[in-house]
Amino acid sequence: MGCISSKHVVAGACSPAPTVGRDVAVVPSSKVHSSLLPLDSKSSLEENKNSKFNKNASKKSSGSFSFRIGFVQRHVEAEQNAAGWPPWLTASAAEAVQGWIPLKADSFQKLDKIGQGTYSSVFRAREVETGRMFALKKVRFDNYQAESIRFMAREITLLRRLDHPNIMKLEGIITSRMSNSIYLVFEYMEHDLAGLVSRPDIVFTDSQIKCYMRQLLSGLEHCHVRGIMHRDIKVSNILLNNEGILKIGDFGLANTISPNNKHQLTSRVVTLWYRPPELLMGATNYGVSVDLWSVGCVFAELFLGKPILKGRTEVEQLHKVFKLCGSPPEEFWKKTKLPHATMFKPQTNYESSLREKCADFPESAVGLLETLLSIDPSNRGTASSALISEYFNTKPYPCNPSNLPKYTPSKEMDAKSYEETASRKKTGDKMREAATSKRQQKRNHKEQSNYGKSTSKENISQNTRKDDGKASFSKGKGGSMLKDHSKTSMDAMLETSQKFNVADGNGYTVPVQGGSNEYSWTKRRKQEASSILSDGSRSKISALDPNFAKETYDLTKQRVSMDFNPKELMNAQGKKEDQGAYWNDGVRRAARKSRFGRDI
Ligand SMILES: Nc1ncnc2c1ncn2[C@@H]1O[C@H](COP(=O)(O)OP(=O)(O)OP(=O)(O)O)[C@@H](O)[C@H]1O
Repeated sequence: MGCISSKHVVAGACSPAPTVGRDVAVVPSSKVHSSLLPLDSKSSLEENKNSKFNKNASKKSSGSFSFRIGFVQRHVEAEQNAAGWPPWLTASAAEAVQGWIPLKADSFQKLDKIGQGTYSSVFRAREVETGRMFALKKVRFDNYQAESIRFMAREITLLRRLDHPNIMKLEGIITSRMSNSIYLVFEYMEHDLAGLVSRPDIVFTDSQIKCYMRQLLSGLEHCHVRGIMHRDIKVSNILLNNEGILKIGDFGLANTISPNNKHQLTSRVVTLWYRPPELLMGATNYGVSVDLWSVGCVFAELFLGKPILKGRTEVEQLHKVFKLCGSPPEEFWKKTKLPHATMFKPQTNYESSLREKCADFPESAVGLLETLLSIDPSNRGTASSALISEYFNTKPYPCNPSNLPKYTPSKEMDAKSYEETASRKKTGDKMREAATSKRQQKRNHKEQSNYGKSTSKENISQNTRKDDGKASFSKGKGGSMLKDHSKTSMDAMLETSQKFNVADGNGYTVPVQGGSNEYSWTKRRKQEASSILSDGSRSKISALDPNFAKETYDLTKQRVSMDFNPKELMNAQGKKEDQGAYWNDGVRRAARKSRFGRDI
C-alpha cells in the first residue's frame, strides 16, 4: 500500500512480543517477505525437524520434538495475539497472518456496499489518513469452528503467495484482539466484468476483448505457475479499474495443485455456468485446466454479451456443454471412472456446434475458444500456451489498457438490479396485460349486459393505475443473496474512523497439471508450448512433468490441504448458489446485431 503512512510488522517469533503501533519493527511493506522474518512457525518447525528429529531418530528425541513444536506454536500464537490478532484466529490459522499485524477499523470510513457474495459482503471504504479508496471484504465464517476459520484463512494464505499486476492484491486485514470478524482490505476497483458485460450500451471491440483476455491469462498464468488454481473464474470475479487494469479477485475457492493427484479435491467448485464437464461428472483429481475451461466461458461471454452455457441444473449444464462442444464417444463412457459419468451420459451423440455458434467471431478467437472449451482437460493447453497462441499474434492486436474506454462504475450488483428491474418490468407488463384483458372481458360482458348504459373510461384507467401499483413482483436473483445482519463493534468503528498500518509477506510454489487418461479418445493437441511462459521464458517445470510440484506442497501438507467449498456450507444452510445475474434486452441485442450483422 504505497501511500500508507506507517507500516508495521511483527519482528519475529523469537523477538519480545511487540505492542501494536509502538514497539514493533517498522518495515516498508514492499520489503517484507517471509524470508526476511527472523523465524516463522513453519521454518522453525522445519529447522527443528532437521536438527533434532532427523539426525537422532530416537523415540526420546521425537518426544522432545513434539514438545518443542507445541512450545514454538504457543510462542508464535502468544506473539501474534500481542500484535493484535484474535486468539481464535491464531489458534487455528497462525500461518495465514504470520509476519503481519492487523489494521485498525478506525483507519477506514466505511461507505456503500458494492458487492454481495455467497459468504461475504464487500464495501467501499476511504482510508481516513490518505483519502484513498479501498474495498473491504467482510468474510462470513464461524469463529467457533476451527475448520471454518482455516478455510477462511486459506484465501488469505493463497493471496499472500501471489504478486502480479493482474491479481487482486491483499493489502491488509482489519481485525482486533477482541473482534470476532475479519475484513480483507483490497484496492478499490471501479468495475467487474459482470457489470460491464451486462450493460446494454457496451459492446467490446476485438482489440478490447484481446486486451482483457491477455490480462486475464497473464494473471492466471501467475497463479498456475505458483501452484494455485482459482476454481471460481467468472465475470463477477474479474475486476477492472478506470486505468483499464484487470485483476482476478475472489480466491475463496482457490486451492493448491495436488501433485501427482495425491489429494482428493472436491468437485463442487466453480460456479455452474463456468464449470467444466469433468467437475460436473464428479472428478476429484483435477488441475489448473478447470480454470482454463472457465476462461473459455468468459472469453465467449465477452463476444456474446451473455453467458455461453447457461444451465439451470448440473444435468442441464452438462447437456448444454455436450451440445456445444460435442459429446464423448462410447469408448469414453465405457472407460471412464468419473463418479457421475453414467448418470449424465446423453442419449444422443452430439457433434460440436461451437463453430456454428461462434461463426461471427474472428477465426483465431474460435481456434483459441475450441482449445479452452475442450471436453478433455488435457487438450485445453495452459494459460502460457494461450498467451502465445495465434489469437494474440494476429491483428487487431490487444489495445493498451489505458486506451480502454472509461466507464461509470459497473458491478455485478448493478447487473443484478438491472435484471431485477427488467424482470419486474416483464412481470409487471404480463400482469398488466392479463389484468387489462380480464378487465376488457369484464367490460365487454358488462357492456353487453348493460347495453345502452354509459361506461366511464376514467374509472377504467384509474383501476389500471391502481393495479399497476399493486402488482406483486418476483424477487429476482438478488433474492437469493445472503443478507449480513451481524453488525459488530468493528463495523460500528468503520463507520467513523482515524488512521492505519500495514505490512506484507509472501511464499511460493510451482505449476501445472498432468493430463487425464479418461480422455484418451480425443486427439491430443500439441503441448510443447505448455512450459513456455508468456514472457518467453521457460517454466522450470513443464506442465507435463509429473514431478512438477514435488517440493512445493508445503501449504497443502499443512492444514489448508483439506479441500472444501465454504459456499456449500452456506448452501446447506438453505442459501442457494448464486449464479450471477445478467439481463438481455432489445438495446443490447440490437448493438450486437450491428456488430455481427445478425442476432446472436
Ligand atoms: N477490490 C474490489 N473492488 C471493488 N469491488 C470489489 C472488490 N472485490 C470485490 N468486489 C465486488 O464484490 C463482489 C463480491 O466479491 P467476491 O467475489 O470477492 O465475494 P464472494 O463472497 O466470494 O462472491 P461469490 O460468492 O459471488 O463468489 C464482486 O463481484 C465485486 O463486484
